[in-house]
Amino acid sequence: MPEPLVYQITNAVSAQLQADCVALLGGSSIMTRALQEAEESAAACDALLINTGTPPENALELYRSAARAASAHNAPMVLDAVGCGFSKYRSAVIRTLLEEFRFSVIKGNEAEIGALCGAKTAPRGVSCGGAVENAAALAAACAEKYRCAAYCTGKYDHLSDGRRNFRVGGGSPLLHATSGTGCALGSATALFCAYMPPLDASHRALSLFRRASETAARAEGPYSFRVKFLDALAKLGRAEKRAR
Ligand SMILES: Nc1ncnc2c1ncn2[C@@H]1O[C@H](COP(=O)(O)OP(=O)(O)OP(=O)(O)O)[C@@H](O)[C@H]1O
Ligand SMILES: Cc1ncsc1CCO
Repeated sequence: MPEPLVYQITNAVSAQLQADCVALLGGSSIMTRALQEAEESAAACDALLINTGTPPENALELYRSAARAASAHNAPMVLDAVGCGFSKYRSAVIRTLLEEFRFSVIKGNEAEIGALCGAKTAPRGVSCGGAVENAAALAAACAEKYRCAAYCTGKYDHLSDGRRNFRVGGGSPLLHATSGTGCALGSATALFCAYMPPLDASHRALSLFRRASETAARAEGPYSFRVKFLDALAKLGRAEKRAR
């Protein structure tokens, strides 16, 4: 199989990390945010990621154009609902997109998945303040509501397809402390969705990230953690591929 091509419409903050992540796990990226290229890029891709971290002014038009072209050839679509609930604009864009398209996977931190499922408290920014009591129920509710695989990251990651529920734990808290790792996880999930079912792809991405963070936890500090984490992820990804 040739390298799967992932079209990542993503944020300006962690785009590099997400491209690195897809490359070291055996895929290739196209990351354009030009509306003029969205349809062609989505028509060419094996999976589409939409990450709403830094939505442009024409976000809805851009996401729609890509989602329409990806859906037309049944490419799996992953929605990373970054910052959902933070602003009216972003929340409305996400809500409309979800009304119009069916995603293979929806992911977010507890605050974001909470906002998607009607929680009353809005997140302050794109990060999640603290543990949510009912994260497992939130992931299941999200999966049921949007008829997809859904996961909620946090102290434990909770994953569901509305029927089967999983919890992933372990790893290092430095993973949460490193900006953009949740976004990289979304990109890895999209890559795996190119060649395995959405629930399996999500579970694989969540487990690989936790395991790689464990290896990297011996780093001297938070920035060398980042480098060690990517090295460990590449190594684990290669080992898993050989074993298949
Ligand atoms: N307490 C924790 N211990 C270990 N790993 C964690 C913990 N909290 C989150 N993670 C892991 O950190 C990664 C990012 O999750 P997080 O919930 O911080 O996402 P996020 O808020 O979307 O991140 P970002 O916005 O920085 O991309 C995931 O792989 C998740 O499994
Ligand atoms: C800080 C930040 N703001 C929008 S996206 C992003 C990266 C982590 O989600």
